[in-house]
Amino acid sequence: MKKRVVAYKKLPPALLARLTERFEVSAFDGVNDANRAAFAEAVASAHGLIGASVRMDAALLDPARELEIISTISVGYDTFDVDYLTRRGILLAHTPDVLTETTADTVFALILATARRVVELAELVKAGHWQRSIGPAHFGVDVHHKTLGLIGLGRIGQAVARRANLGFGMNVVYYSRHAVPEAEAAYGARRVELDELYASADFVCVVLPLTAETEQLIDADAFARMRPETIFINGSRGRIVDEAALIQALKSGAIHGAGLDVFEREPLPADSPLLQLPNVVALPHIGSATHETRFAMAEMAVDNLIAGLNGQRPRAVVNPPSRPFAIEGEVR
Ligand SMILES: NC(=O)C1=CN([C@@H]2O[C@H](COP(=O)(O)OP(=O)(O)OC[C@H]3O[C@@H](n4cnc5c(N)ncnc54)[C@H](OP(=O)(O)O)[C@@H]3O)[C@@H](O)[C@H]2O)C=CC1
Ligand SMILES: O=CC(=O)O
Repeated sequence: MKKRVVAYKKLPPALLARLTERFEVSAFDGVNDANRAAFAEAVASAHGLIGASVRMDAALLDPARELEIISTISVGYDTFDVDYLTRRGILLAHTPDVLTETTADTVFALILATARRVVELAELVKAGHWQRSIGPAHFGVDVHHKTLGLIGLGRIGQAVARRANLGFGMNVVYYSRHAVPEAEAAYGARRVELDELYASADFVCVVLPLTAETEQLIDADAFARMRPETIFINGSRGRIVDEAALIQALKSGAIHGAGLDVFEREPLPADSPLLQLPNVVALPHIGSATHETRFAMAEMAVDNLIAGLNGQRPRAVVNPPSRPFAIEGEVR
C-alpha cells in the first residue's frame, strides 16, 4: 500500500510527479476557509505533509496517528510546536541554506530602498511629478561606509554582513547568543550587547528566528534606544517586533525609517498605519521569492519528505530522533 501524502502548497509539476509516483497524494493550493475541513480530513490519515505557511496545532495533528514527517518549504519553523512533534515522534524537516543568498539580497534591497527612498521616488516619477531637479526634500541617506547592526548572525545574517562589508564598506556590529569568529575575521564584525548596537548602528537589521525568547524582542524600549537617524529593517518574522511601538517610533521621529518584509499579521491589513507612512518600505514577505530559490526550496522539501518516508535521514531535520535512521546515507 502506498503511503499517503498531503501537499498543502502548490508544487512545480515535476516535483509533484516525484511524489505521485511514490505516494498517494492529496494536493491543496493553500489552506483557506473553503477547504479547511477537507484539508483536516486529509491530514488525519496522512503519513507525510509538505507545504508552507500553515499553522499546525495539536487539534489538527492529534487525529493524524500515522504521521511520520512534516516537510516545511521554509527555513523558519515557528508555525510548529516542535516539542509536540518530537513527543509524537514526527520528524520536522526544513529548507535552510538554499534560500540564504536570495533572502540576504532582499534584506539588502530593503536597506537600499529605504535609505535612498527608491519606492517613494519611483512613484513620484510614475505619477508625473518629476518637474524639476530633485532637492533636499527628496534626498536620501548614504548606505556605504555606515554601521550595520545585525540582530542575529546566522546563515542569512552572515550573507548580509558579507554584502555590507565587502560590497559597501560598512562597519558591522552584531548581537547573538554565541560569537561568530569566522564573520569577525572575514567581515570585521564586532559582537556587542543590544544597547551598544542600538546606540551605534545606522541600520538595525533583524535576522532572527521567531522563538519564545525573541518574540517582541524589539519593543518600545528598544526603539527608544535607537537614534533618530536609524533605519530599522526586518527580514525575518513580524512578531519579533512590537509593531505598535514601531509605528509610534516612526511617527514620532524616534527613528528615521523602516524596511519591512514581514509583519505581525500577514497579509498586512490594508488599513495598517504602516501603509500611511512615507518613511516605510513594505514588501509582501518575499525574502526567498525568486523562481530559482522557490524551486530549490520545494525540491529540497520533496527530497526531505521522500527520505523521511523511506526511513532515511532528510538533508535538514529540526528534531532528529534519538534512535538512528533505519537507513543512513544517500537521501534520494
Ligand atoms: N523574510 C523571509 O522571507 C525569510 C525569513 N527568514 C527568517 O529568518 C530567520 C533566520 O534564518 P537563518 O539565518 O537561516 O537562521 P540561523 O539559525 O542560521 O540564524 C539565526 C541567528 O539568530 C540567532 N539567535 C537565535 N536565537 C537568538 C536569541 N534568543 N537571541 C539572540 N540571537 C539569537 C542565532 O545565533 P545564536 O544561536 O548564537 O544566538 C543565529 O545567529 C528564519 O528563522 C526565518 O524566520 C528566513 C528566510 C526567508
Ligand atoms: O520566511 C521564510 C522562511 O523560509 O522561513
